[in-house]
Amino acid sequence: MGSIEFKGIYKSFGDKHVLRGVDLTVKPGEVMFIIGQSGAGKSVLVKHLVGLLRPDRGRVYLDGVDVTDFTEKEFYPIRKRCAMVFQNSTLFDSMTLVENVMLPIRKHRKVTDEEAHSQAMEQLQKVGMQRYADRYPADFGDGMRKKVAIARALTLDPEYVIFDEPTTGIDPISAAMVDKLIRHLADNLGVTSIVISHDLRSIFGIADRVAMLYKGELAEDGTPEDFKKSTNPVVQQFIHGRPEGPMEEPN
Ligand SMILES: Nc1ncnc2c1ncn2[C@@H]1O[C@H](COP(=O)(O)OP(=O)(O)OP(=O)(O)O)[C@@H](O)[C@H]1O
Repeated sequence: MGSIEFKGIYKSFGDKHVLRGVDLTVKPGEVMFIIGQSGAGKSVLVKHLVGLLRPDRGRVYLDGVDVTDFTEKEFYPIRKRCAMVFQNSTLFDSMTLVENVMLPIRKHRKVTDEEAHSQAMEQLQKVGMQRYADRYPADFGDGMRKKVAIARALTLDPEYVIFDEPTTGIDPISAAMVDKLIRHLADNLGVTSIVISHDLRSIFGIADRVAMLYKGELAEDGTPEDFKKSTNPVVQQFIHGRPEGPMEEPN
């Protein structure tokens, strides 16, 4: 239960070859970080999981099932099992925080409003936002809004969660809280996660494994310890944040 497998994924947009044969397996309950420069294709890769993008070549397996050629309709249940928290996951400004979190519950679960409210409050509590339930998104900064977007993504008890830069642009305490939540989902609920991140503190704090994308391929795939010890100059440049090295400025 809960594995993810990308096999030989190629994806181009016009003459831009973003992915050139990516093989990556994520085991059930694992927290896999995907790192790489801006524009390396991290978001493009994970969008293949839920059919938001289709590969030019290669296969995608979820829980051992080949979903590559699934129709849009066949992807609906997959999207319930696999939640995505995008970089700019937006909340509805006209709704309170708890109303935002209630949305997927109302849509997918046949429960009373009272029950939906109580389930949404439980999710808000997980991210430490329950006391602000009746306030509006505009009252908060990016960090707190991100936590609510995460709470909303978790409402349907997904087996997989994809986090796209969950700690970018948020304060260190909120970031640590998000990290703790990701680890909690894996360790206590068996959730399989992919986390796209540039945040070295998160990577070395909570990752089980790390995969680095470079020039459309995996430059390295291993534990955080493997990354520290890696002699690959691209890996070393990234984890030490050095301006000089084989990686150029992203275009
Ligand atoms: N739908 C699309 N149409 C055309 N080009 C796209 C599309 N989606 C992504 N790209 C291009 O693919 C490349 C990889 O984008 P992607 O968003 O995966 O980068 P990333 O590694 O997630 O970077 P970042 O860290 O900046 O989020 C970029 O050059 C982007 O412009």
